Amino acid sequence: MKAFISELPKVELHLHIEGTLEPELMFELARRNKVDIPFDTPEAVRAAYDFHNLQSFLDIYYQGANVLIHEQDFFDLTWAYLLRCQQDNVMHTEIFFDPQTHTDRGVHFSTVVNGIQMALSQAEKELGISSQLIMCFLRHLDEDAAFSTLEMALPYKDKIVGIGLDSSEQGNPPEKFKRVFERALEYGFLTVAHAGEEGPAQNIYDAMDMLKVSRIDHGVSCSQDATLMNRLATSQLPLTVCPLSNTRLKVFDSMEQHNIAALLHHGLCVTINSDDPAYFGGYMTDNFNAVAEALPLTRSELTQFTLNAIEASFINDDAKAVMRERTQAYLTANQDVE
Ligand code: HPA
Ligand SMILES: [Zn+2]
Repeated sequence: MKAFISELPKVELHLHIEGTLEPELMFELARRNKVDIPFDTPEAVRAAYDFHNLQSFLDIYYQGANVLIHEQDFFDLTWAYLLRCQQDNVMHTEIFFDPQTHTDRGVHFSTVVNGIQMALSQAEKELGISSQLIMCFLRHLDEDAAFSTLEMALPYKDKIVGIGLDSSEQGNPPEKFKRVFERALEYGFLTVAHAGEEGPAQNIYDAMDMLKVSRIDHGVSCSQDATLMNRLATSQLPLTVCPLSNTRLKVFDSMEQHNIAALLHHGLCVTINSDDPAYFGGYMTDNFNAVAEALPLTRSELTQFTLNAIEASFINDDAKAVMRERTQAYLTANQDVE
């Protein structure tokens, strides 16, 4: 199965670019930018990644982002991720970035977007990997901060396809951002939101009904509510599930207990994604492998995760058709052997 997964075409829809900062690059940028970090070696950084929930991860994750200062840093970060995409046969990726993590430290919005965007353009030309950019609001910050971040994005509207919502779900429900998402929709942005990661199924309903999302990020708590499961199956509103993230942050005790196979079997449009691969120990192929090792899924079912992600992506129908054909041809050539 490993060889099949390695070559399987993939589409990533839930990836925080700040979460691709590998300890080695963190060290190099800390040295280059003369930023102090409280670790002596990349191995010591990795040893500190012992998370027990979302918040314990976020505290370390925001600290790590302090080494990102110049446009070149954002370019280097994004380019390193895109090279991993190439290795993992990722055809298309939709990338989150958290401007507030940077603008609150005095880094200009344009520095962040331009650095990331230069790497995305280069990847399209040199690696044949297409991409989109989604700007997230940090939900632990207030509504006013989200409104001013939205205004900052307007000059870059041609580079940003959608608006998302991340950071601490508990205590920061979708309702807090209802008005700013309304404004974003008026401006013509698509919307997505993290919901039902650590929070209840109600947050998924509220993300759909109040924030008018086109996809739910995570969404695994939907299985607490049979009515919601049926609504998601009927509407085919996609869930961007992140298996290794969920086990590292103890949303599930083990991969064997993950509900991703159950969601797929119930007919939901579920996808596999890496979230913050440098922190959770795996990129796209690693996530597929972890799922396939723990749960009884066939080659066609694993391929369905890619087909779902193609439908759930924010690209045009022609590009979707090309990716669908490539993926189906791969499955046909490498069908399940009984
Ligand atoms: O999994 C996540 N959840 C919420 N916020 C995040 N920011 C990066 N990763 C995550
Ligand atoms: Zn996430």
